[in-house]
Amino acid sequence: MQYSKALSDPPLKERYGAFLSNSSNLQCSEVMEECELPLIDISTLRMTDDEEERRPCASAIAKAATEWGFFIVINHGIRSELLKEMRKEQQRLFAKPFEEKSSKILKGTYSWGNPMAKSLTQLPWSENFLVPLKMIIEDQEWCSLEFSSLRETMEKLGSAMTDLAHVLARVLAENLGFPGDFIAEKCSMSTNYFRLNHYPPCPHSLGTFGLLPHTDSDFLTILSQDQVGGLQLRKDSSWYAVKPNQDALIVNIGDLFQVSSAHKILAIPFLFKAALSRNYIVNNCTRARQAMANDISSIVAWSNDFYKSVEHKVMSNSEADRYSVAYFLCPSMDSIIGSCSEPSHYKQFTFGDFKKQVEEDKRRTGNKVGLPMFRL
Ligand SMILES: C=C1C[C@]23C[C@@]1(O)CC[C@H]2[C@@]12CC[C@H](O)[C@@](C)(C(=O)O1)[C@H]2[C@@H]3C(=O)O
Ligand SMILES: O=C(O)CCC(=O)C(=O)O
Ligand SMILES: [Fe+2]
Repeated sequence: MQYSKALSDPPLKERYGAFLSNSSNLQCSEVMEECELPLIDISTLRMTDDEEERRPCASAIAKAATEWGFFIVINHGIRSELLKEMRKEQQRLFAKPFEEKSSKILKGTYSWGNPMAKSLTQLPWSENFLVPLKMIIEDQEWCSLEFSSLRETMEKLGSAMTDLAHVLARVLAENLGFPGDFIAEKCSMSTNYFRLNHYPPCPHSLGTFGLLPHTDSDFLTILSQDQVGGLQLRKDSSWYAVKPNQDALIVNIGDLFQVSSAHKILAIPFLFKAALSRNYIVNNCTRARQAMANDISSIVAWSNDFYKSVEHKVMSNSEADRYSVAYFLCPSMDSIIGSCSEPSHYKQFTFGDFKKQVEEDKRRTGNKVGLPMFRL
């Protein structure tokens, strides 16, 4: 059954219309420059364990995670039919009446707008389901016959995304000197999440957010988006638009990988630059050892959060509905998040501590503060 958009979209206009009519709330919307994100073909990573063969691709990933915190992967192994099937199921889900979405379907996972918003700058013009994969594979009570195909598709995609996330996490972990299965052991299919996002058109889209600027609270995120566009990321204090590409997947580093890659080491910046430009796999621990071995007296203290958990946002538009699916690689709540070498920039914490802190930040300030709360 087809419902009208008035019945299915959340009542954003009714609830927040006053923000829109107050034009002083509108932020200026500049013409956005598009960025050329690193485009990485990861077929060799999926096909071989041979270190030599894997190295060019592994280096490209480490470089992108360091410089951009974002990259695009192709030949990722997830069938485009499966991504299309997910998009269809997602559209069918969001087309259900608002009342049903907010109280009956995938209970406890639906949210829209921001109950704390006091102005347009705090309002995401969107609705989403944040679904623990555990709920998809273990708890099937929520699933009536009507949603069995949604459940099946999410299970298939969840399993494929978990495999892909583990392939990427292995490279990123090894590059920091961790064992390759270090992250996969903390993050199983049942600790991860999907967020199904829907951005309805916003009548006054000039400068309105679809999703507020944020970093992701996970190790890494894999994003499948449609052709509409609107995603932007921050690099060196400017915002850049990410070109939509339906077949490719966008990967971004989350807060937890930023912490794992935090270190204060003795190294020489020019050595590091040279290593990067020669496309070496950059391994912090190796670099530290190399600096020591060279026994250069002019060693300078150099500190960094190696991989970047980069702020990103979605801008709304006035014409088209936009859909995206984000897969979040998260560990179990008791997993300890620590850095690859000591001394770290961060206190040690569990993912459960982090979640509690984020929830408290949101209650207190209406926004996530996140990692700065854990910095030493
Ligand atoms: C521990 C948590 C934080 C999170 C909600 C959750 O219970 C599990 C997923 C987390 C995540 C990861 C990606 C995004 O940053 C986020 C906003 C989201 O939608 O899911 C966060 C949640 C959060 O920070 O509140
Ligand atoms: O919809 C998008 O393009 C981005 C979604 C996102 O950043 C998220 O769900 O965390
Ligand atoms: Fe995000």
